[in-house]
Amino acid sequence: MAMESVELPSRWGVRPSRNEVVIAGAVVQIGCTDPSSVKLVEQELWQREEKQLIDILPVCDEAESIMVGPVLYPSNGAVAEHGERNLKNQSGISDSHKLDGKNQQEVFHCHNRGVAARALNLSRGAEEPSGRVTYTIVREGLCRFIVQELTARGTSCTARISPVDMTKAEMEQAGQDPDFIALARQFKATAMELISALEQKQKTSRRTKVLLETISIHKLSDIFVASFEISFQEQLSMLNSVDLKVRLSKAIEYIDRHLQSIRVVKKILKAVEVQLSMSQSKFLLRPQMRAIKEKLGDNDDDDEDDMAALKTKIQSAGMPPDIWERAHRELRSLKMMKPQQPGYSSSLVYLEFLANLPWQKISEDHGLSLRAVKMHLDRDHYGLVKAKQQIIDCLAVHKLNPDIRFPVFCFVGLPGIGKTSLVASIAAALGRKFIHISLRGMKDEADIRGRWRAYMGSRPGRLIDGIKRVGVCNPVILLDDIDKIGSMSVETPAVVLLKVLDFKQNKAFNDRYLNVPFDLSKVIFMATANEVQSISPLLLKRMEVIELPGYTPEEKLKIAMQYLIPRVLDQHGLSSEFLQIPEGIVKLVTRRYTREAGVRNLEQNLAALARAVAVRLAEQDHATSLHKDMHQLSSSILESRLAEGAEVEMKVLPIDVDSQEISSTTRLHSPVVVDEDMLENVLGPPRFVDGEIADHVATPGVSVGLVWTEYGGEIQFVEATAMTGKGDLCLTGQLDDVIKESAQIALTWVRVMAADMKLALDEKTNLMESRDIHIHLSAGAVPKDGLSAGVALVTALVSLFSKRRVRADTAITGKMTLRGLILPVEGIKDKILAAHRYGIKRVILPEGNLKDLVEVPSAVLASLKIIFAKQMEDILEEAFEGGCPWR
Ligand SMILES: Nc1ncnc2c1ncn2[C@@H]1O[C@H](COP(=O)(O)OP(=O)(O)OP(=O)(O)O)[C@@H](O)[C@H]1O
Repeated sequence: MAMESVELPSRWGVRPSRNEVVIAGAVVQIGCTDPSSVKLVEQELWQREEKQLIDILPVCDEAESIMVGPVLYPSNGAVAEHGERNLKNQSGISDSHKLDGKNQQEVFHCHNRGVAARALNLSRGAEEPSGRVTYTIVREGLCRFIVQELTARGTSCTARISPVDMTKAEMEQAGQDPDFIALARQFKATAMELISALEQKQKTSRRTKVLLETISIHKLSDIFVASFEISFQEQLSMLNSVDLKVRLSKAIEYIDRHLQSIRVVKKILKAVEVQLSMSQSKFLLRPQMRAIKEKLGDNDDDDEDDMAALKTKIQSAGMPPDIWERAHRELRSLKMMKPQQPGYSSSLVYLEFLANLPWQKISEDHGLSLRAVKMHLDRDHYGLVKAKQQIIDCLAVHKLNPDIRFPVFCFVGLPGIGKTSLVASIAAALGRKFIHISLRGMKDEADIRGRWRAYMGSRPGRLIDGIKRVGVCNPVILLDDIDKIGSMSVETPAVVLLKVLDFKQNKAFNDRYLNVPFDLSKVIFMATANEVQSISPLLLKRMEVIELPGYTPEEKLKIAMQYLIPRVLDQHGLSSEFLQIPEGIVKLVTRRYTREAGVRNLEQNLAALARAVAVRLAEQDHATSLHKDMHQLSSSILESRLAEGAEVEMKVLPIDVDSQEISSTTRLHSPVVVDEDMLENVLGPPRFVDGEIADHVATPGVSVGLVWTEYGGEIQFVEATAMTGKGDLCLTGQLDDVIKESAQIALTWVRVMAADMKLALDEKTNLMESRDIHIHLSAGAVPKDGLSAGVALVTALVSLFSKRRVRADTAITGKMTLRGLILPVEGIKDKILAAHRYGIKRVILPEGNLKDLVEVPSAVLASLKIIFAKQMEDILEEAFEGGCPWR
């Protein structure tokens, strides 16, 4: 917005208003609810595309005012026919009212100055059953004007006006005035103080500081004053302050007063806070007080009250009788103790903990409805058909025979595949509270079982603590990453879990801190793991394993469009009216920025886009410059305006109100549609380049392997090179011993093969023996099946020595024996999904892996050629264009 550039029409419509002064620079939200206002808004604003200029003229009894009237107010809301009356700028008389049966006539005074305002946004409320609608307009005050002549006509007025703000040249001249410079400095200092005072309250103060730096001082004074409440008279006096020095002095005065009031409120709040923390520390100070009182021989009424309260709490906690008795015994000994005695506080804290445990409290169980579970699972997850069916089948068995324990599902799959979210959906369908316990790296049994009260750092275990936190004894507890819990030796968390998941034993779970049995049989346990192989077989026996496959790019696209984007928009307070992420962009994000089996990174990248738009909206300066064709717009509303007496609710929006906030209550801007440029701006340069594989295998000596890692299937480039030396083998790429051995086997096999083909390869064989070989395996994710790199290692070496390039569309996996036999490998499904992800078209697998293909989605299989190999020669035959180079 540039006030200097505002050109006002010489005549236009004004809306007299009794309760509002729009200060230039202020953004004001107004609700229009009465029929005549609504009709005018519909005609002049709602049905037009362009934003309109409207304005406000305060009604007042001031000397500087113009008398207007009589103006008719239809008692039934209809606009009445009537004559016109012309009034020149003159001193007014006091307001008067005349009632004539149906219509109310009024003569009133309008202030002779007003502010031109522009409608930034307009929103229509939901239609009521009576057909009544309401509108909310957000307007921005632009510049001051003075009224030369005012004509009352029906419920509206037309004014002949002229601008009153200082011109640019006048302002520049005023800027040289030393008094003005001093005032401007003082204004900025006061405004800064205000921002600092508000800093703890509002996150947006950074934006306000930026305003202070960038907006010219004459606007700032208006904007700041408009941001807090001042009286109607003070608003009028701001409106009248055309002279910059006067305006700044007034602004300083009002801001300073506002600052004082903030400080007073802060002081009061601080006093309240002190009182609050006093009551918290009462609990801790009480024992000391008791000791002091004892010394002084005072009575102990307060403590007795506290003990009585604790006793009542214990009684009503619903503990089993034997535990109740133990608690009472402990309470009795506590009463006998002196507060300064060792063990007093720990006993008090323990009894409080015992009394607060939900011994019998359960959340209202919705009962097991298979339909509800299915509905929740489908509502929250795309696909996963097999897993969903397995869940329903297991639950159906339990429903038919409730004596069978509730199944402990263990969802197994790669990160971001939806394991946790399936558990959350089941908990929601059952109406149970949900506790998430991560077992990753848990080594100490005390983490699950707690630590004795007698020990330093005594505490309850994670299970009991979680149950106390949710306040019910029948939650769903998710044991996350159960495959990472470590070994099953004596006194490890794994052994404790074994007991927890045993329904004969968990009725009396013994948390060491609690030191009394707690019934966990109402808890529903579920678990997640990345791989079944790492779960202890004993634990595995107690669970129903449900494996989740990785997603294909097509599935990811659907998940993103139908689930992730709506969720991410919602989390950032946006909707499709603000941000649209087309399918093509989602595909690019998947291809260029993520290479995962699940959708976690995809979701994070989409969230980054949403965050960028949210920030952009928040920082956008909504004070945009005036429409060029303002004359035309303003004249179009010359004849019809919002009626005086309208039911108007006015709210001044804060200084740093952003367009997101405006648009959340009003009509929206056109949405941001993410394109490739924006993608790179927000997410940075692509992490994975299209055509990456072709680039890698462009030179001989490189092959593409398929490996299995903690994060799912991955492709792995094997690069081999040779240099003069003694025939040594050098390996790089953070490799473990298994891969090193595979490399040694691969080199031996290649050398033997080359030796067998002496004639054709004489020269190359010599080269091999007199050269050091360096093999590098691309890092990224560390492979968990080192042996399966064997075939890719051989292929890279054959490519190096034959100087033939490996096919860029082919990836290989398989375990090779020293004699070149190919054996089955693990993780075929994930490896094939990885190949599909990278756009590979041919995959060479060991013959023994045929049955693993059942697990691979048929759409993926259809897009790939699967080739089975029995011998290393078969692989070489397929890996090179035109067949094995050494045949
Ligand atoms: N099929 C799906 N449909 C919709 N959203 C999904 C689907 N799969 C995963 N998601 C979403 O992806 C995100 C990551 O899923 P979740 O946290 O459940 O992964 P996880 O398998 O538990 O991963 P980790 O092993 O790392 O804990 C969540 O927001 C989840 O809702």
